[in-house]
Amino acid sequence: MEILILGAGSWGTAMAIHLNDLGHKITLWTRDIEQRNYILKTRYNKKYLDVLIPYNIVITTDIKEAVKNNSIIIFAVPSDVVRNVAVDLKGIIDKKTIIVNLAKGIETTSLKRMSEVINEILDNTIVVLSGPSHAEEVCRHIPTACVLSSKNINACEYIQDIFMNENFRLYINKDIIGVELGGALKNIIALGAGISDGLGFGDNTKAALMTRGLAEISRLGVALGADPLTFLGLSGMGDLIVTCTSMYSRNRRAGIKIGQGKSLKEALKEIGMVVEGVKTTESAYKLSQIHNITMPITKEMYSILFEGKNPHDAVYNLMTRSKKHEMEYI
Ligand SMILES: NC(=O)c1ccc[n+]([C@@H]2O[C@H](COP(=O)([O-])OP(=O)(O)OC[C@H]3O[C@@H](n4cnc5c(N)ncnc54)[C@H](O)[C@@H]3O)[C@@H](O)[C@H]2O)c1
Ligand SMILES: O=P(O)(O)OC[C@H](O)CO
Repeated sequence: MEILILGAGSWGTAMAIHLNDLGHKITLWTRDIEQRNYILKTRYNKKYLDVLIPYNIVITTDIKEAVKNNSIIIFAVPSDVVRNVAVDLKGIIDKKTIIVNLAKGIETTSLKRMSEVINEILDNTIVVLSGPSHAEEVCRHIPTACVLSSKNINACEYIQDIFMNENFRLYINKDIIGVELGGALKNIIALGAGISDGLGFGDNTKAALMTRGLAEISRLGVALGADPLTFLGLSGMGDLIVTCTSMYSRNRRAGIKIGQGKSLKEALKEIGMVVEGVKTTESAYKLSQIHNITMPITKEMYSILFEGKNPHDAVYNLMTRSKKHEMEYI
C-alpha cells in the first residue's frame, strides 16, 4: 500500500515509521525544505523525534507529485492548518483516496471538528484516528491502542486492516462526534494538569482535574451530539490519562511552564511543537457560551491563557464554587 503522510512533525514521523514497519511504501511530506534536506542527510528529524528514520521512507516537499499513486493520505499537521492543507489538495487528490486525520482540535473560527473542516473542502471519505498515542512511544513499538471513526464504517475496517499490528491496536467507534471531541478537549485539561504540577500541587489535584474535566468534556460533547459513553473510551478517558500524566505531552509540559510562572508565549516557544490545548481552549470556551454549557475548568483555563489570570486565583475559583452534587449537570 502507498501512503502519503502530510506533516513531518513528531506524530507524522512516528506514523511513517510505524507504517513503514508494516511494509507499506511511505512518503512523508514537509513544507520545509531545510527540514527535508536535514532528514535526507542525517535520517533524523532532530527537532521533533529522536529516532532514526528508515532509508526507504521518501521525504519530499512536492505535494503535487507526492499525491500521485497514494490511496491513503494522512493529515498529521496542527489543527489550525488542516484547512489550508485540505485546500492544497483540492483538484489534485483522487476522489477515491481515503483521508486519515490525526490532528486533534476544533477550528477557532468555524468551531468545526477536523473531519467537518476537511469535508467542507474535499469530498473524500475521512477516517479519524484518535486515542492515547504519544509519538515518542509509537515510534519505539511500545504497545498502544487507539480508535478509528468515520461516517463510513467500511473505511474504518479498511484502515484497521492496514494500520494494525501487534504493537498498535485499533478499535472502531461509530461516534465520530465523540471521538473527535474527546481527542481535542482533553488537551485543555492536560494543560491544566501541567499548570497544577507547575504550581507544586499533587496527585489529588490532578485526579480532581481529570475527573471533573471529563465531566465537562462529556457535558459539551453530549450537547454537540456525542454519545456520553465514548468519553469513557480510548479517545476520551484513555487520551486524557496519557496526556495529563506523561512527560511526553506537549500540552502538559507547556502547562508546567505556565504554572512555574512563564508566560504562554515563553512556554510555547520553549516547547517548539504544537500545543493544541491553547486554541482548543478558545474554541471550547466559545462553544460552551453558545450552547450554555457549564465548563468551569475550561473557563478558568481561558482566563489564564488569554486574560492573564493568575493560576492560583483560577484554582481558588474552582475550589470555592457553590456546593454541588457530583452528577449535577452544572
Ligand atoms: N505528537 C504526538 O504524539 C501526537 C499524537 C497524537 C495526535 N497528535 C496530533 O497530531 C497533530 C500534529 O501534532 P505533532 O505533535 O506531530 O505536531 P508537531 O508540532 O510535532 O509537528 C507539526 C508539523 O506540521 C508542520 N506544519 C506546521 N504548519 C504547517 C503548515 N501551514 N503547512 C504544512 N505543515 C505545517 C510543521 O512544520 C511540523 O512538521 C496535532 O493535532 C496533535 O494533537 C500528536
Ligand atoms: O503531546 P500532546 O499533549 O500534544 O498529546 C499528544 C496526543 O494527543 C496524545 O495522545
